[in-house]
Amino acid sequence: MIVLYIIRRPRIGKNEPPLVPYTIPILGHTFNYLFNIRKFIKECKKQYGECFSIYIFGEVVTVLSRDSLTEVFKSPDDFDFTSATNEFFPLKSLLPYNADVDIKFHAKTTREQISGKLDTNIGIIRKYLVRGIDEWIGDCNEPKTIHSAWYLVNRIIALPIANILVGEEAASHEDLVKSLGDLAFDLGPLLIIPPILFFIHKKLHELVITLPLRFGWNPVSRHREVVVNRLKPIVEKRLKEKDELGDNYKPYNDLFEYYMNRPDFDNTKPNNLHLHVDNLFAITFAAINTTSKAAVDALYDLAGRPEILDELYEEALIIDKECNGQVTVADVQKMVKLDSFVKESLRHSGNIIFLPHYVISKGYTFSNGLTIPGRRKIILYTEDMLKAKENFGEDAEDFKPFRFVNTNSPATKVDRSYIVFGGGKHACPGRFFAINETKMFLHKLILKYRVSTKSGKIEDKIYIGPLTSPSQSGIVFENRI
Ligand code: HEM
Repeated sequence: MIVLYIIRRPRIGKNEPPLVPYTIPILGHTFNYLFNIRKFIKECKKQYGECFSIYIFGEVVTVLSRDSLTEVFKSPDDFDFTSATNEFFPLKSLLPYNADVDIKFHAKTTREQISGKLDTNIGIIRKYLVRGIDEWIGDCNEPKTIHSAWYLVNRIIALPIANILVGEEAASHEDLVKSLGDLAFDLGPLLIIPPILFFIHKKLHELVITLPLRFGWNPVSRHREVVVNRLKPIVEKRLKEKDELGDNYKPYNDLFEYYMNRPDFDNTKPNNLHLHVDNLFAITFAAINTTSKAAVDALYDLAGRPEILDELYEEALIIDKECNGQVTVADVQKMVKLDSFVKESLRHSGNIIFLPHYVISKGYTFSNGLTIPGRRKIILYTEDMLKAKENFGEDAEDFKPFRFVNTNSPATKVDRSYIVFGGGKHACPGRFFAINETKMFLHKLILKYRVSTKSGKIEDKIYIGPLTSPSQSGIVFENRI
């Protein structure tokens, strides 16, 4: 303990943000971080200002609010998100076949092949959301209560995404869709293991959580097996068609076809299919759980506020009549009240501090004059920005569903204050897809059901350290007459 105390003792340089004092050596602020984060961080900011450092899991982490937070997004050469997340979540060990693939590849693919093809794919999104809702929520002539709705919403949201990623033929296999949908849920436990071993050495945490992987246990393996087995015959069929039809071959409109047309696709090489399936998993991981969380949070927000349901229903009815149920991207854009509601729901996602980054340059000096050294971990006080009165008005703390109507500020628009999709060069390229799917899901749901919470109250989210998970209480679905 003494050796640990000496080697892990925080050293704060000149002109750095202040280190919040703590009483228990080694442990520092870890307890507050895990169990009392909202109050703790709020008080730290009040006392120590915009930027301050806390001591958690054996390291100094600098917390940035408002203006300094914005500088992180503007300086991608100084701050890196991927290396900070890999520390908790060793995606490279979980997806070993594409370990060399850069995040830039997935960002470009998302931008061009997923968000960029919304107009073409909106019909698929519509068709499979309706199918998922009919199949898994179904007829609610008698009120039906669903608890822990995230899992169910995740299944529904995964269905159109699977169809867009691998095409309708492959996605007709239930086990494949289930594997893509379950992937992030199965990896979730790895994410919430507190990095206790960071107290000794950072690498030790990674070593221990990847130990089972070294002995052959990998939560991704069984999903990979399902997806490879389902895709293999489809790849062979497409290659045969290409061979036979030559220039007359009509490419399929899914992401896997895009992978198949890349120079690194070579079905004769061992494990080449595995590489592309791992690429698919990386996109799946970024796309499905995030979108389903946005959708289920919005669903709980809606169910707890019956007064807004009728207003959204009126809007949905008008648009539905205009397009006869065949909603296009232009129709989704017309859902301005729903857009504002989804944006407000995302603003209230409740994460307190989020998006850790490492300083990857030699050091960084903020415009307020404070300096942080290279290799320092920073974390963004996102709640502070998303609830700032300067940006959202005196009632910034309140949930006002139609706050953004007539403000020319759609849910997809990333700006200085609305940072749920990050910001700058690395702002989420999948946000156009995610918002369109979430809105389409809620639109179809509002037309079909009355929803309410079983308790009749607005349900609180569950906190896991500084991050939230959707409520697990019951939601009641009832057919509209
Ligand atoms: C509501 C749903 C979503 C939320 C809240 C969300 C949030 C985020 C955030 C906060 C980042 C980090 C941004 C930064 O570093 O500044 C990010 C990055 C990313 N997201 Fe999303 N995301 C969502 C949906 C999606 C979807 C549907 C896809 C793919 C289809 C996707 C693909 C990506 C990719 C590839 C990156 C990395 C971008 C880069 O590093 O350049 N996301 N997302």
